[in-house]
Amino acid sequence: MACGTSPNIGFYMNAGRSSEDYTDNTILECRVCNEVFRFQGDKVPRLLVCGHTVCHQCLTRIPLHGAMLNCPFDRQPTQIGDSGVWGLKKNFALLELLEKLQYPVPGHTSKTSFTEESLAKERQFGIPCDENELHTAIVFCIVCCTHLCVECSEQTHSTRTLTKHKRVPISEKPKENPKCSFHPMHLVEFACLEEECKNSPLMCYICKDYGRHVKHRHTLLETEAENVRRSITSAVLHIRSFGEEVAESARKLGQTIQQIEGGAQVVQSDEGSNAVQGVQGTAELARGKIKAHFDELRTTLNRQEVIALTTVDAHIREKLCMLRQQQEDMATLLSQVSVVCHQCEGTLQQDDTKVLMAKHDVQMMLETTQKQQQQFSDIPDQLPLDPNIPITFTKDNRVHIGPKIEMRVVILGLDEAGKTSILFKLKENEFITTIPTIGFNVETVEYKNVKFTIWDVGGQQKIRPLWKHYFFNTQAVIFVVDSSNRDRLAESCNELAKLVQEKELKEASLLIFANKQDADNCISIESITENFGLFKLCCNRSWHIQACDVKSGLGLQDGIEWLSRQMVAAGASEFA
Ligand SMILES: Nc1nc2c(ncn2[C@@H]2O[C@H](COP(=O)(O)OP(=O)(O)OP(=O)(O)O)[C@@H](O)[C@H]2O)c(=O)[nH]1
Ligand SMILES: [Mg+2]
Repeated sequence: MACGTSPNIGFYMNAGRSSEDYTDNTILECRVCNEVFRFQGDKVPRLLVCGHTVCHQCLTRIPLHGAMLNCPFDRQPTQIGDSGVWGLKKNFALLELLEKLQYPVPGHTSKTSFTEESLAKERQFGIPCDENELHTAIVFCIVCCTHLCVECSEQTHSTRTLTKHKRVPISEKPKENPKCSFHPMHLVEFACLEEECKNSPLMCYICKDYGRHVKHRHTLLETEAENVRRSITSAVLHIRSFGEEVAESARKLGQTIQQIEGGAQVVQSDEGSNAVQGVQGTAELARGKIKAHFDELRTTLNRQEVIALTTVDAHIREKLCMLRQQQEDMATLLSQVSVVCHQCEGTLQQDDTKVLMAKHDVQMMLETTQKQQQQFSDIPDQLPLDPNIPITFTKDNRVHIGPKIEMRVVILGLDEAGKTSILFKLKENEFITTIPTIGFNVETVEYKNVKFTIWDVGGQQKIRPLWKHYFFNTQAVIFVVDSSNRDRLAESCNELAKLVQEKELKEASLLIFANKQDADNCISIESITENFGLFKLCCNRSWHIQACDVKSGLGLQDGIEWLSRQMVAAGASEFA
């Protein structure tokens, strides 16, 4: 581009931009490579002895003739010292012109103003001033490429031209590419993109054009660095959001720990003010529940113990009372016998006439005594001489004395479900003709060692409110469902749902008879189980559903067997 073109160069401070940044708007270019001169680095303009100016990079590519470098325009030689192209002077006039075109603000001064704080910050880099090594550099002149302290910066750049040199704080000094480790005379300018070179991608132009990266895909170092920066920035963003997630989880964990532990917590009142309040943690709540549960168990156990003792005491009282009564009877009998003996002996002592006269009375007495003797000889089999008091416990901690375990059962269900039919089938093994029950029927049914007292209560809607009067002391509920009547399933389920919530039936076992299984198209126990949601409805209680039909008696014994097993606690089953 020719020198006279209209100056319209964008403001820039970073000497490391790629050539794409300098379009038609730029004016000062190296005439060898047609790239714009820069304030420093490989595009800095350097003067040859003949007066021509070539960029640093192009000069490094011109082959040397001994210590001489020939000008690419007029072939005039320029002596190159030990420091090579680096030793050639920069074309400051050109650089100033370049700067002028780039910072055309009237009255602009490059004087950098610092606060005490920012001065201290720049001094931290500890770079000595290039003018006086006893001073610490604060600024970097990007035209002269020198590090300067404030005083030296003012002194060395006091002329009208130099004062316009752009000087930036040390912290903003443009980075200069390092030297190539294979060709130390040259700067690293490119990055190799081949996979095999990923561990050492840096290269100078010699590596790129003639050396180990010949024909490798490559890009400008700055471009690749920018790509890497972008990917790192996006990774950092990702990691930050990951970090936030971790922090959020940690916060929630902390919150959960606090909720478990409880203790003093800041709580906002209705008026909006904060107050410290002792909050009960879930650990404490759980402990409280356990304590309450065991307190309740202890209370129940104590109550059951009292009832059991009362039962046993009543039994003992009754037994002792009967034994004492019999003991008294024996004493009376004994005294009667001794009276008879005494009278007979007395009669024997008397004269013949008196003996004859007493004969009738004596015979009467002896007959009575013989009768008593006969009665007495029958007694030993009936005498309650067994001192043992056989005790059995059922699962509900009721005490049972003797070989039979007694169980109170109530049969409930909708009207016409077959409750009465079931009761009489169990009792008499007969399928009787029934009439709707108004009130109740009660029967005892024995099965193995269990004696069931079964209360059958009418199921018509208007008398269902009376069911509750049969709950007290009930150890099991038999709920009868008419499996042949699909239309009343929901009503039946509804009644069962109410029953399982009854407090008095909390501990009662639940046997569901799916009755009338002999009917066509009857509902299976699986369907009833699902339909009623029995697993949910009856959780925490012992329950069982049994298919049955009263006509054949199918399933009834199985149901009663299940019921008896529910009652019998470990140890009591030996009576079975
Ligand atoms: N096919 C068939 N019919 C039965 C069965 N069980 C009972 N029934 C009949 O069902 C009807 C009602 O039987 P009940 O035993 O009186 O019914 P319930 O549940 O006692 O009725 P309420 O006393 O009104 O609550 C009667 O006609 C019985 O013969 C069975 O298993 N199969
Ligand atoms: Mg009935």
